[in-house]
Amino acid sequence: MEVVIAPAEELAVLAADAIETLLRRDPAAVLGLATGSSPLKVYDELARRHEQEGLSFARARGFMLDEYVGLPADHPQRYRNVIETEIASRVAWPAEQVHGPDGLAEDLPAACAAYEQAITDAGGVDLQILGIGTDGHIAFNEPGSSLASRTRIKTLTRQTRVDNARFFGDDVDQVPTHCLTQGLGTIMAARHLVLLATGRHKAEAVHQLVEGPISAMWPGTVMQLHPHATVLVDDAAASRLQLGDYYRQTYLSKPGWQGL
Ligand SMILES: N[C@@H]1[C@@H](O)[C@H](O)[C@@H](COP(=O)(O)O)O[C@@H]1O
Repeated sequence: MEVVIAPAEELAVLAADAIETLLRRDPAAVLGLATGSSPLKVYDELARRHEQEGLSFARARGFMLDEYVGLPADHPQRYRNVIETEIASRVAWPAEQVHGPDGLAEDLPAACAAYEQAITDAGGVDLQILGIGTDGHIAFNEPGSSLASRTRIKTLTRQTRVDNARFFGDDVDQVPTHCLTQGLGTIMAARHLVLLATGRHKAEAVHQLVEGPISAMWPGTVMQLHPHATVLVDDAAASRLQLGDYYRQTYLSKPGWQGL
């Protein structure tokens, strides 16, 4: 696991560099897309590169991590719409190449199975962008999630609903109670995991993720088992890392050509 501690703007550039390198090598690469505030600066940077430097998403494929159950198709907080607004529409990404679990399906388990199949049929995810919840969840895999789980329906914790109430007019009752989410096993099958976290409120989750024992109680810790996982954090999110100085030193002495 590589840990990079840097200002948020620099982290966004690093993540965008990794995505750009991938897309230049394989224009039809498969990207895993996260919602939440953590990846927004990365999406801004990708939109800038699309506009100013011709970075193309015309052949790229995208798979979202998760989706709320039951939000109306036109709800602005439906993750499919968030991804459309924050990244897809800004880089002229053809809508039929961006996929998400169907939180409005009548048969939700069948929709989850179909989603897993679609990821497999696409050849798997090349690079998965991730954020982390204050309770350590990745995607919507709440504490207690099976470390081998696949896409399925989950119940959101009270903490996650409180955290996400800011997107619903600060009214926690408006936040859906259920979601569909890629499982931890699904996420672990991606070839490169790139997690972003900023702010002191993420410090404990980041400490557990990087340095804690692997446990379903901190679902992100499963990433310690991934052969290519990158954790991009700012000073505040890194403030509880026991080996912070070592990660800083390691990154400073890393050759520039190496990339993430
Ligand atoms: N389902 C999303 C996650 O994919 C996200 O990583 C996390 C952190 O969100 P934020 O980046 O806004 O802190 O919580 C949300 O509930």
